[in-house]
Amino acid sequence: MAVVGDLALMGTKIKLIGKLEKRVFGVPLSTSPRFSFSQTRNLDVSKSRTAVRAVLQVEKIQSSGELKEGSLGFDVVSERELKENGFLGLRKTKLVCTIGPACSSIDELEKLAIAGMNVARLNMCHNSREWHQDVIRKIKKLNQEKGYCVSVMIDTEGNQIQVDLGSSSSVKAEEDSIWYFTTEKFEGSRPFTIQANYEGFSEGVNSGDDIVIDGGMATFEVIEKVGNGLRCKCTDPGLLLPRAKLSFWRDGKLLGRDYDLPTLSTKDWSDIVFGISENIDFIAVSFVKDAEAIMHLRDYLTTTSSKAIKVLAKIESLESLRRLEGIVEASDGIMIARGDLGVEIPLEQIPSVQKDITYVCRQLNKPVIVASQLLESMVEYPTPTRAEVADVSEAVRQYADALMLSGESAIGSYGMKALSVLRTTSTRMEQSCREENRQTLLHQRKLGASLPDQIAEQICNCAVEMADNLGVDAIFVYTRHGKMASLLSRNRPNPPIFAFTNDNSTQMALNLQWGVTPLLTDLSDDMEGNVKKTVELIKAKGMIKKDDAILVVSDIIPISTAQTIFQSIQVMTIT
Ligand SMILES: Nc1ncnc2c1ncn2[C@@H]1O[C@H](COP(=O)(O)OP(=O)(O)O)[C@@H](O)[C@H]1O
Ligand SMILES: C=C(OP(=O)(O)O)C(=O)O
Ligand SMILES: [K+]
Ligand SMILES: [Mg+2]
Repeated sequence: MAVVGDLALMGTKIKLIGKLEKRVFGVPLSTSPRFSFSQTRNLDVSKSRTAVRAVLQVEKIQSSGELKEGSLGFDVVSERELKENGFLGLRKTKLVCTIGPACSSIDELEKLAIAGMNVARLNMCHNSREWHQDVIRKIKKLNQEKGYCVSVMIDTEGNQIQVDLGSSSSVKAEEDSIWYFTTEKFEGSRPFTIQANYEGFSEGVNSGDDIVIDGGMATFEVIEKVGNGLRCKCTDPGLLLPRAKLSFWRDGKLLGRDYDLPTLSTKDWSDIVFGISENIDFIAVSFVKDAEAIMHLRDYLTTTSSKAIKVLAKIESLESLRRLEGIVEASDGIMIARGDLGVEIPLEQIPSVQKDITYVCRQLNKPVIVASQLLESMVEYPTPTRAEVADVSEAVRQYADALMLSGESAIGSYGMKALSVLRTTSTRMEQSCREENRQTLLHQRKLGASLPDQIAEQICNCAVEMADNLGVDAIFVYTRHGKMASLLSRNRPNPPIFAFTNDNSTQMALNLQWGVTPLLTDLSDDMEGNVKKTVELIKAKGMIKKDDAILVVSDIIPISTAQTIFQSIQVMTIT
């Protein structure tokens, strides 16, 4: 089954020169939307993984302008940034924008791409399937026709206990008023009655417990259980908004309860199937409780030939914090979803939890996104608060891979400005971190030799130490699946990392990785040839000049099994 996943050359037409079995290791090739087989000649291909791979890779042909002969696959934004700011001026922190009605036209999307959006996020909680499809297609069109490189992420709605307010836009609860929380379904609204969306919501709840709405918008004390429902008194007056979340507290502590609700609902699965059919790059899973849910989704992606899609776990519940390491290990990356996390843990704990999660992610080599309320005031105002700028800077200082806008870009009036604040603030803080590192070069925090592939890990640790000590201008890495590029990024080097890959899905996935500029290009088994060719191409574009120093890391696993795996570090000075 791994074969089809390995061949995920998204958007690239593949010419078959062999007579292939209809099914490769049980997976019907025709189910993969990514491949179009243009020609079949009679050459017998064995069913072995290597042979199938070889045949498909040899005859890769150009399509949709993505992989032109002798092209470097530079996206227009990185190319411009590099020309304007030089190697060290390339921004390292990646930027994710939530797309909503305020930025869904092709012009607005293009403006965001120009302003540095690396990943577009679609929150499946909102809007229709058609709307999401339209946005995804616009982004793909911009990438293909105008040379941008914006990845697409869908973010699942997730299962959680929340209220259904029917047609009401909000409900006000006064102090000491008596309310009834029920799972009974009814049309319209009834006075002092709140519908909860999950039958078992009151299981394990006792009288005297508190129901907290949206992390403190209002609080109710449970008076008694009535059937499946709860009769409650409002003890802290406030407002209930549509889809407000319920959490239960006893003696000042959250009742961390493993509900029977599956992490992925029926709607989530249907959104995932939709995302696969639209060739999205990332699935962010909401309200992850444990590693099993992530592993289950990854198994599903493998069996549907969609292994190239990366699965991100959103850390936004107490359960996910308790099982953090297992979840990080099981996923391809993490989103620190501070919005809902702030409902489950006291707000003052968020900064230290954020620091801990980013540290675990770096150790385990998984990209991490810091999300929610980074520039919340900019939903309404054209300038951020000083505190918001400090929050963004702190996330950059913690070496988060990416920062995310939510309402600021989705519904805000100043989305473009918010993105530009993220860009300038991160570039400034990155510079300051570099200066700091230079002074304390010898005392940099060491990363452990802890990952399964110790050779690759050690090569990348040493390569970055060399690159920083020598002060090289750039690091070049040649990578098929992106592993070496991510291991280099994990060390947060001063120079930028240019990751040359011949796999479109690897390129799109690396868009989330700190300090990596992913470039789609032809790669052959001849490493010297690859290096020579890419250097010449970059030189021809006027991006490197005489005496620039480049550190080259390569990890090309040859197609033919007869050859040995070739991993090396070289330093070259441009002549
Ligand atoms: N696709 C969309 N269509 C309409 N509104 C959206 C969309 N995506 C996001 N929004 C709006 O932007 C706000 C912020 O987005 P986000 O943080 O992703 O969602 P939420 O606040 O529901 O967790 C949402 O509350 C919603 O009002
Ligand atoms: C990013 C988050 O998730 P969502 O916007 O889907 O609630 C969050 O809770 O911070
Ligand atoms: K969501
Ligand atoms: Mg959330």
